[in-house]
Amino acid sequence: MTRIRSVSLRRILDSRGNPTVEADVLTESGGFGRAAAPSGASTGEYEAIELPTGEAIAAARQHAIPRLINEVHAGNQREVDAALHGADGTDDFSNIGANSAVAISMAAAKAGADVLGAPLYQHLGGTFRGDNFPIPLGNVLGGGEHAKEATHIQEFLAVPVGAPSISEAVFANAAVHERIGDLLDERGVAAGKGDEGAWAPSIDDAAAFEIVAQATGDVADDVGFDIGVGLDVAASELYDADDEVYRYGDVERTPDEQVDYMADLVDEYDLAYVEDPVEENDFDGFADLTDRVGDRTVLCGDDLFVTNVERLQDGIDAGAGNAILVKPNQIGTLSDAVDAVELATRNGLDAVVSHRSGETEDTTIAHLAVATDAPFIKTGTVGGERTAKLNELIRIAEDAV
Ligand SMILES: C=C(OP(=O)(O)O)C(=O)O
Ligand SMILES: [Mg+2]
Repeated sequence: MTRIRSVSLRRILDSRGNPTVEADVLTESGGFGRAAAPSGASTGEYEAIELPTGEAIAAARQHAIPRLINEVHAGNQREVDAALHGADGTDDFSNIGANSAVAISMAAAKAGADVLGAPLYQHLGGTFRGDNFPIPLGNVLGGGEHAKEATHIQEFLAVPVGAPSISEAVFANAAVHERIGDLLDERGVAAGKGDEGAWAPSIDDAAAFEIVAQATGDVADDVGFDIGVGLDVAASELYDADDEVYRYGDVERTPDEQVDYMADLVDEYDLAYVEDPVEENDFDGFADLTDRVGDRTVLCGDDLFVTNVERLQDGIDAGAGNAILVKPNQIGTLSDAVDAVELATRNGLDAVVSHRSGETEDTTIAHLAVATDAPFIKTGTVGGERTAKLNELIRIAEDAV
């Protein structure tokens, strides 16, 4: 019933106005799935390869689609993803593009769910999933590669740790975003928004901490539950490998000083979450920081692990971090992404399912987070391509009642 009858690929717009790959998968019994690839700006050096959209589509049409049609069942995700790997033949999807691969992988999952008549999270995670929801990490202010002339730290995140429901968590993050807009206004600071919808003012990181701490505190008082502060430092983007220093504008920090700085920030702001506190090759610095503050905050590897089980295993062996960011397009298929979540979970690390800075209306990651029982999801706060996922979580919670 779920045997694949057709796969079509097209070029659509992402949230930055760039082209990306969308896939439609149709099964012989009429099951249908559609999904689109997201795209990063602060990409990790070890990510699977995103090809230019036209090239990715042409290569997938030539090599992957013939291996899928009439050969593979959309309801069998491992079979779909093995066929994609077989068609590509490399370990980084550099032949067909991770963008084509992930769009097809996710569209096939949706087509499989459609045939089964089950929500995607249940098809991927099983019938007992749908009771637990991830805490949404809401990007409320930032800069880095996502906005020019704004903060050096890429993302300041609201972390509604005390929210009694996903809906209250999502609305709390939106309230923090709004409150930051008001606080910037009161200070006479003009601010546009970055790629993920977070405010992107021309202020320094110290002022950003002050504003975000005040906004999360104010909203926590209003809603009656705790809201912490988190960061995605995206430290690889600040690191100058030739000079071996992190550059925050005119301020330079050695790798040791970077670890000290991160540890101090965790204590000063009682940070609930820190992503990529050091650059993507520094497993030792990450491990040192984990020894120092890993008992009181979530230390998450994004560029460090790139959703890759081999890099994650290296991190586990080194004691680097206690969480992994999970971006399906970093590795190319849903099966590989789920493998990363499972390896993390077996070793006591938290999974943080994540969007990219370039997104579409696709909601697969909302289902993936529920399906894998991930403790966190990072998918923005405002903006249609972000609220698509947040609203889907609200709908899943209502369905699951
Ligand atoms: C979402 C992120 O940004 P990008 O998609 O640009 O890698 C991130 O760094 O976590
Ligand atoms: Mg990141």
